[in-house]
Amino acid sequence: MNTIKNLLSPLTATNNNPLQDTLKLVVIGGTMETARRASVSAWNGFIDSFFLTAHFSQEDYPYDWLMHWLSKQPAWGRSREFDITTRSVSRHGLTQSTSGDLEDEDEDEHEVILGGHKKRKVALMPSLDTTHTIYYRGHWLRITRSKRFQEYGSYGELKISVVARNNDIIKKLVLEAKREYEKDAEHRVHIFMADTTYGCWRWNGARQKRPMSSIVLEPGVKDMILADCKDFLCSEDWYAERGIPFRRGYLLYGVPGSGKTSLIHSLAGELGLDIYVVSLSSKGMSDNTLSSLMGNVPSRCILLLEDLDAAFTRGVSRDENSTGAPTSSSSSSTSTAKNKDESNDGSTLSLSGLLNSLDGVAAAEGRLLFATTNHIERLDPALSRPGRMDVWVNFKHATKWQAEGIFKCFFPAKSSTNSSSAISAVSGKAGDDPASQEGLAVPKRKQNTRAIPLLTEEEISDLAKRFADAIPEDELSVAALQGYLLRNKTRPRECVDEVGAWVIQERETKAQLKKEKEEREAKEKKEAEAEAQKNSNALKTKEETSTAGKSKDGNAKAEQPSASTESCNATGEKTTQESSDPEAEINNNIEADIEGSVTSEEDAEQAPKDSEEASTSTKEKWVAVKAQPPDQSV
Ligand SMILES: Nc1ncnc2c1ncn2[C@@H]1O[C@H](COP(=O)(O)OP(=O)(O)OP(=O)(O)O)[C@@H](O)[C@H]1O
Repeated sequence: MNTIKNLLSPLTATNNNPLQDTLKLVVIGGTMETARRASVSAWNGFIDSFFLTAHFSQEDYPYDWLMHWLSKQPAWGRSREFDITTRSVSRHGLTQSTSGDLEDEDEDEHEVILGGHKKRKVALMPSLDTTHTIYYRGHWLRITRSKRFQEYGSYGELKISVVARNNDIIKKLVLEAKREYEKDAEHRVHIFMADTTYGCWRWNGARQKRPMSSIVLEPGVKDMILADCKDFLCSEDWYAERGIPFRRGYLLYGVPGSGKTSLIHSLAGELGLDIYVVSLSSKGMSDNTLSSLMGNVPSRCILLLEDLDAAFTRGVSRDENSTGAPTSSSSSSTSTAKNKDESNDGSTLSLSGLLNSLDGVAAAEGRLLFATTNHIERLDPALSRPGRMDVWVNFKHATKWQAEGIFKCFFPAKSSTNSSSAISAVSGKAGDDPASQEGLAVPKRKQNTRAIPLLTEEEISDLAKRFADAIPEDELSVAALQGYLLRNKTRPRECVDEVGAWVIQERETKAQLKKEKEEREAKEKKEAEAEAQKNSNALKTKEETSTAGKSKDGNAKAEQPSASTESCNATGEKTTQESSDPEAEINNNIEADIEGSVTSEEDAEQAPKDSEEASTSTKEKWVAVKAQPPDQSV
């Protein structure tokens, strides 16, 4: 006691110096605070030494699995500090379903529709940076949700701490969360979009799976593609043994609204794969960006290059290594303006960059590449050769067979109304479910079928036949037929009676649009010519003025630039003509390619690298398919 007194005496002894007293207080206060902090951190360190801590970043899948798992835990929903949200908590699009939802008691849990509008669901979400304790398999888990800020955005993070001897409990938790997530996500396809600014993938939403039966193509085509995809996905060893890159490409080409994109979504659902979408013509796309995107594609997925031809008319710049694919004639006239655009939006993707990204060393293995285009003639042969695009499928306007099929899809017969072939289009609900917007998806939800007459199978068959008879072969797109049927979704009989008039109306509209387009193009051409003439005249006048007053020799020399300007124009015209010639040539090549695999092998012989891949792939047959019955496909 005396010792302590002695120690503190210099501090406690009273003296009359106020400065000394203040100093004493500062020293005492500082010492006590330091001691407090040291003891707290020692205690935390002691406690933490018993805890195992796992971190889960939103950038990776386990975060989603755990958020999904947590959303089902009653304790998570009972949090005393929470945010209220109408947003989905994770990629699977499920909000807290068990304890956290705010629901009216008289509302159906899944079908919340008022006056045709889907009512938003509201969920409770534990606030950021608060810790929650959940009991799991004999352990108390301490869970904290936080946000991490990076230079290119913010990411959610989960921290789970548990007192345990080893990490078995965390492993069990993650596996259980994964199983539950996959079970619930079974009916959805996840879409990821390329973010060209940061060269990474961004989750874009989960779509309801679209059944293959809702895609109406000529018999055999869907089955052929599905079988080919399945065969590829289970042939990894086969490819490895032969040293062939484990990749497969599908080129879906043809008229707009014929089901190319829909088929890909449907296949993704059937195969249980996510879709990674990249638009080559998007702003900021460069060789490096594309390469890093391709390097980050997971091994099992569908990689979708949409509107491949758009890359050639806008985003992809031709380079010296290019095989010389043509630009479209329409694009050639405006190429200067487009080049300007390219430089402005930072799109510096070259063809060699694109090819390298698709099958260079960094390209992902095991992915199914799907490319769609409305203008196959604009594609570079190097891009569409076997090895890059192994299967070609031509999508045409609707045939009578397709018209009959799509009619039956829209109006299921009495006996099958409750079966899985019932169609959401008839439910009359619009909303944020993209599958329902597609018109043909089959959600397992309550259907509002009150207004739709239920017809017998015979009557539906009869109506479908009459409908198909009225549809001209290969003239209207399936999307157009779908639009007409959607407008008549509650009037199957009238829909058939009126289809003839609709076809006439469609023809008239098409003719009108064509006429307007031609007139517009002619006007634009005229204006461009007038502008060119004006520029050329102005240049001539300028040159003549500048040379006026010079010597005869000088005048003679001065005329030369004018002549050379004309020759420039002439060359320009010639160049334009030349650039359209290869297009025709390539058209022919591609046509020949489509006709049979023999031509493709000949092509492959010309390109040594190509032939290596093509010749070794006896199994990897190049199927050139027109969307026709299988007996007509090569
Ligand atoms: N063969 C088809 N079977 C069923 N539905 C189809 C078919 N073709 C088109 N549709 C419908 O038409 C709409 C447009 O189809 P989709 O987007 O798949 O066409 P696309 O060929 O990809 O068009 P684009 O070339 O313009 O991208 C979708 O709502 C789809 O349901």
